[in-house]
Amino acid sequence: MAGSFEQATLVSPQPFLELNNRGHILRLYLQKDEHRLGRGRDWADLEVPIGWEVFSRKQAVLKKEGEDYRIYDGDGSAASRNGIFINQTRIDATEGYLLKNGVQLDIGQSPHNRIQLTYCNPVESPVVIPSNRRLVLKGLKEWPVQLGRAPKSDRYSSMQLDAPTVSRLHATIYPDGQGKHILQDLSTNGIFVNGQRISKRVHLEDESRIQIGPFSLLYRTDYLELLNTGSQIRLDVHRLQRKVKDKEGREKIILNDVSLVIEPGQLVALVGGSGAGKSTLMKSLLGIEPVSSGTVYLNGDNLRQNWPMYRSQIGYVPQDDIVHPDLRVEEVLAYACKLRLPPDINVKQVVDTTLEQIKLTHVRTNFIRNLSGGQRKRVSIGVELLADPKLFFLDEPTSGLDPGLDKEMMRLLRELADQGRTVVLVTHATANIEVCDRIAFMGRGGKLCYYGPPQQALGFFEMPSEDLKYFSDIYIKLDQGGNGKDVAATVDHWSLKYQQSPEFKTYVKSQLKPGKDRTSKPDGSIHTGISPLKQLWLLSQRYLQLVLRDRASIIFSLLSGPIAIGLTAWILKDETPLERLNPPEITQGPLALKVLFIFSCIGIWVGLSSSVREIIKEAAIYTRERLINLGLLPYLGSKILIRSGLALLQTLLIVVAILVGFQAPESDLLPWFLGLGITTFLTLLASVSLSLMISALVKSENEANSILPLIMIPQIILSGVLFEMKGLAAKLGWLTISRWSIGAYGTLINVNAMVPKNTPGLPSLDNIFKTSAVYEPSWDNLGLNWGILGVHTLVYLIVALLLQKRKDIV
Ligand SMILES: Nc1ncnc2c1ncn2[C@@H]1O[C@H](COP(=O)(O)OP(=O)(O)OP(=O)(O)O)[C@@H](O)[C@H]1O
Repeated sequence: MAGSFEQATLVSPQPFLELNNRGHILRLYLQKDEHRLGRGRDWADLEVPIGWEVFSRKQAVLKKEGEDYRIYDGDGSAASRNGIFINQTRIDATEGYLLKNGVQLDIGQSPHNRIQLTYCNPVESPVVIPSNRRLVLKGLKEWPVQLGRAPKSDRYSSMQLDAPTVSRLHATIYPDGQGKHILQDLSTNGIFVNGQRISKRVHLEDESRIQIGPFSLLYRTDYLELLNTGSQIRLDVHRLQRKVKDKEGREKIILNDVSLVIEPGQLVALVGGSGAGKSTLMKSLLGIEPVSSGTVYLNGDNLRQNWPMYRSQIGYVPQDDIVHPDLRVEEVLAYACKLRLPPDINVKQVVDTTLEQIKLTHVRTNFIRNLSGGQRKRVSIGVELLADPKLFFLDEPTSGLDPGLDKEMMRLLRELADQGRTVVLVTHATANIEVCDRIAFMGRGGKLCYYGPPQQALGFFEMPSEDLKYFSDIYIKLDQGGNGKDVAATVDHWSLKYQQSPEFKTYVKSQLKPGKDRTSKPDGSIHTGISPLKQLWLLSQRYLQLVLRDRASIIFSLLSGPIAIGLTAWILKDETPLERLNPPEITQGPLALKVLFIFSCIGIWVGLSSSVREIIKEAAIYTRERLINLGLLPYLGSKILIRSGLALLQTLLIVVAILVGFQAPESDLLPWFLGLGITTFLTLLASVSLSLMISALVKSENEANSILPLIMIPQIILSGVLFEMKGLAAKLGWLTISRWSIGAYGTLINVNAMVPKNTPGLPSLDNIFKTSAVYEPSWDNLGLNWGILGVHTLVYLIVALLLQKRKDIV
């Protein structure tokens, strides 16, 4: 059908070019070592039909290189009239461009008059290519136009945009009645029009650029055209500089004027000594590290300015694992799939495919904690591969791996690049560096000392031979000098040499293309990805699974309360501390308060200790998921939801233990068990929230553990039970959970009624124990204590939310 995106899986074992001239398809097979493509019958052996005027007589030369072909514009020395473009970047007549399976090029640049050229090499893997890129809107009978991963295939007015991040029916286009059209967003991951995320629907202006997942489309009033399938990502990096302040407040340059070009399908390693700025460079390329000056352009778009548009297309595996150790391999992938991809995706199918890609099908049901370091890293890579990103960053993926695993990992990355992805990694392990297409050698102070193929680096650094066994000697060469100054001079020497070298000219200067900067700021406020409620549901499910699998912790957190209560009850087995005596005895009130104090402390300790690691322990996972689409409210909500459920269970056990261990007192306001339950639950909840806040504040799990006593001590001292709180101390006491918890318990059992009256003629008992407004047995007072426990909870959660928000890096 002329207007729909039919798909064809190619079976011929021979490489070929498929030319698409507005729906007219021509397939040209490549058999010889060299071919010439053009209109000129005397010159070309691959001829195009008469009338395909976009083609020059001598349009291109193709020369076999390994299993593939390199394409040169024109006749290989003089460029053609209309040029050959990849992602709007012109291919050079002398340097050429190495074609990889599935690469799409354009002959000519005019949107009205250009021909698409797709290179297919079925030996590498079958590729699915759309047979038509243009859908004519003028005179269209069948409305609306459907765009998506799987729109109704029997319609003329549909376009299939097949990528995991695209919803089945992602968007529709319908006429506005005034000759133009309206685009309606029906998707999970959203649509960008001219770089702006749209909310629900938008009136399309002529020449609007629509971005759906990796696909770029051009809207003209008369037609809709697929410009780019996003399968080829190129980075043009212009003079990046990053300045920071050191500990003494002095300015320090950690990235110094770095320019480079990374082409589609390249595997690029960032190497260099420790502290040379590799990670800083990688994070800047990825768009998550601010730079002081310079720009990264992704396919010609300013990456940082367009981050919301590109973030779902970039895979990033940080140094720390981004997988939960207590989940099984397939569970990790399934949750990541549900959290990142549209809900209409076939989760099982995507997980199966990904497992095959990372070669871990045989361990799919294993727990992550039982995998080897290399396998764990593969799962992290798998999590990122689910969305099929075409640009992939990995921070030290081989760290901690033995030489065999290092080799396997590098091979896997090579495969990913060979499938058309652009892969950038930071690495210290250079034993298998030859699999990379380019290396960026960084010297101290963030200076680029070399960028080019790994082999040529040896010649550039004047090594005895081009044998890669000398590669690690480059590190020594770059670190020469007795002190910091001398090393800086050495690095300056090589960096300067590089700027003047033929390698710089070939691999950077001649390749570097300018990009487009935006004047308007993109609106990052519109939510992308699955709805916050769905996120809450999935995150809660995952968190519950993790909590339940941590058996020892859950058993301790459930039993420690009842055990402490049992012990207290046993010590006081001959007493009835909670029951009001008539007449009251002098020792009873203080004893009752001690017992209530223990109840409070139990609640606070159990709440604090069970949750204080919960956020910090998954910091790496949180940071990665947040970069994609994780909402703060669903994230914190899932923690508080599951922890509230647990607190309810803990409350139940504590209440039962108290009812068994202590004679129930009379309660004037509401039944003892009920008041006891509500107070205990609110105490636990406030403590859980406080510990989540601490967990969001600290930098490591150890810090979280160490800080616990510091939080507990004021709860004990300022509770008002050990000492009478006056003036500032009383005010500080308001900031503790214990003050309000004991206030509520004391109100329930009416501690004031346990104070014996002063007997005239005998010494006053006020020094020993006297009534207090804190325990006034009224609904108002009980409500106040409970209310303030609620306020504590709320404040801690809000602060936790703000602390998490502060961690946002983009
Ligand atoms: N935000 C920052 N503020 C101050 N200094 C920083 C900051 N980020 C990085 N640095 C410093 O910049 C230098 C480069 O850091 P970077 O982590 O990029 O190096 P690296 O080459 O990746 O090192 P390694 O191989 O040890 O991981 C280091 O000296 C580091 O301490």
